[in-house]
Amino acid sequence: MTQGRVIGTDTVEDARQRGRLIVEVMPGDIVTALARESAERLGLKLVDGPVEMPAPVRTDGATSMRRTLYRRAPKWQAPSRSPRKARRLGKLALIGAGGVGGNIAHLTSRADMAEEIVLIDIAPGMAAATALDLNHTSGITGAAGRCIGGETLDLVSGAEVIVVTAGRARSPGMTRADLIDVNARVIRQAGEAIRSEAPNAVVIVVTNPLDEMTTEMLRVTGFPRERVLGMAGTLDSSRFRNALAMMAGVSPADVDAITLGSHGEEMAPIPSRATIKGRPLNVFLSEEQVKACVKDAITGGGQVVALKKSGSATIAPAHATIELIDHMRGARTGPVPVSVMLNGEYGIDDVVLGVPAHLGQGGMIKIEELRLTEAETAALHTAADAIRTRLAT
Ligand SMILES: NC(=O)c1ccc[n+]([C@@H]2O[C@H](COP(=O)([O-])OP(=O)(O)OC[C@H]3O[C@@H](n4cnc5c(N)ncnc54)[C@H](O)[C@@H]3O)[C@@H](O)[C@H]2O)c1
Ligand SMILES: O=C(O)C[C@H](O)C(=O)O
Repeated sequence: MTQGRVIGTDTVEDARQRGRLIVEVMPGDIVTALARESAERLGLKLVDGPVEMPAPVRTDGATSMRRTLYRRAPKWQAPSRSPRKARRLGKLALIGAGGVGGNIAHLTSRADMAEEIVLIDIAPGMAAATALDLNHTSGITGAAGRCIGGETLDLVSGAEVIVVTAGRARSPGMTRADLIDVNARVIRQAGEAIRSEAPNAVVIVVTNPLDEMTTEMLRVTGFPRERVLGMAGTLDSSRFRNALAMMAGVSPADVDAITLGSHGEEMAPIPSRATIKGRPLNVFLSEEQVKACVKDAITGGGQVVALKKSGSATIAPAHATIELIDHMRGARTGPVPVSVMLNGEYGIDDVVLGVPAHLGQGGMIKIEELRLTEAETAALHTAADAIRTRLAT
C-alpha cells in the first residue's frame, strides 16, 4: 500500500488561509500522487519549489510528486544545523561586559568571529580583565581575533557591530519595565558615543526593557531602523522551543517555534506557526499543554531571576545574541525574530516590536509578515499599545 503525507499545517482551514500546502518528505516516506490529489480536492493552492531531501526518498512510480514538491515552512530555529560559510566581522564592540556581555565576548572569541573584540564597561578594570582572560585562551583555541577592554565609550570607534548590554538587570519582584528610567540614561550615553564614533555601525540592543531601550537607541543615534535591532525574540523563541520539547518529550532540534511581540509581559509566542517533527502541535500536545508552554516561555526570564535572587539570565541571552550576529555574518539564513521599528507591518506603526526579519551585513534587510491567527495578531497589537504607553509616561 502507498502512503502520502500532507503535513506542516495545523488544519485544512489553516492551509487554506495560508494559501499553500506544505509537504515535507521524511526518510523512508513513500511519496505518491495521493497528496496532490487530496489537496486539489480540498481546493488548496500548491506552491511548487525545491525540497531539500534529508535522505533518499522512495517513490512508487507515481510521477507527479517526485523529488520536487512544495516549499517548506520557514524554519525559525537551527540548533542542529551545520554552520554555512560565514563572514568574519571586523571590529565588534560590546558596551557592557557583565553577565551577558561577558558571555557574548566568550562565545564570539571562542568562534573567532571578529578580527577585534572590544569590551567596554564602567566598572574599573573589569572589561580589561575579561579581555586579557579571553586572550589567554587563544593558545588553546587558536583564535586570531584580539580582545581589548577599557572603560571609555570612545573605544567603539569604527566598530562594525556594537552590542549594548550595559545597564541594570532586574531583581525578584521587578518587571523589566521597572528598569526604564535607570537604563534609558545608560542607553543615551552609549547612543551618543555610537553616533559620533561609529556612525556606520549596526547596533544590537540587549539592555532591558528591550523594546523601549531599542526605541531610545534609535532616537539618540538617528540611525535608520535597519541598523538598530533589539535582541529578545531569539531568546524567547528558544525558551518556547525548550518548553515544547520537554512537554512533548522530543529533542529541541525537532521543534520549530517563534515568539514575537514585546520582551515583557505582553510577549507573544505563536503556537499556530509551531511544529514538532514538522507536524502541528496538536498532534503531540493538548491545548492545555501548549498553554503551559506559552506561559513557560513568557515567564522564563522571571524564573531565572527568582532563582538567582540577584541578576538575570546570561548564558541563553548571549547565545540568542550570537544568533543575530550569525545571521548578519551569513552563518545562518532565513527569518529570525528581532525587535525593529515597524512602519506599518502587521498594521502597526512607529513602535519597536519583535517580528521575524531577514538580516545581513548592514542589519535588517526585510521584515517577514506572517499570516497569524486573529488572537496572535491581537496580541501583537496589545504589545504595541503597552510599549507606546510605557514610553509616553
Ligand atoms: N534582551 C534580553 O533578552 C536580555 C536578556 C538578559 C539580560 N538583559 C538585560 O541586559 C542588561 C545586562 O544584563 P547583565 O546580566 O549583563 O547585567 P550585569 O549587571 O551583569 O552587567 C551590566 C554591566 O553594565 C555595566 N554598565 C552599567 N552602566 C554602564 C555604562 N554607562 N557604560 C558601560 N557599562 C555600563 C555594568 O558595570 C555591568 O558590568 C540588563 O538590563 C538585563 O535586564 C536583556
Ligand atoms: O528576565 C530578565 O529580566 C532578563 C531577560 O530579559 C531575560 O528574559 O532573561
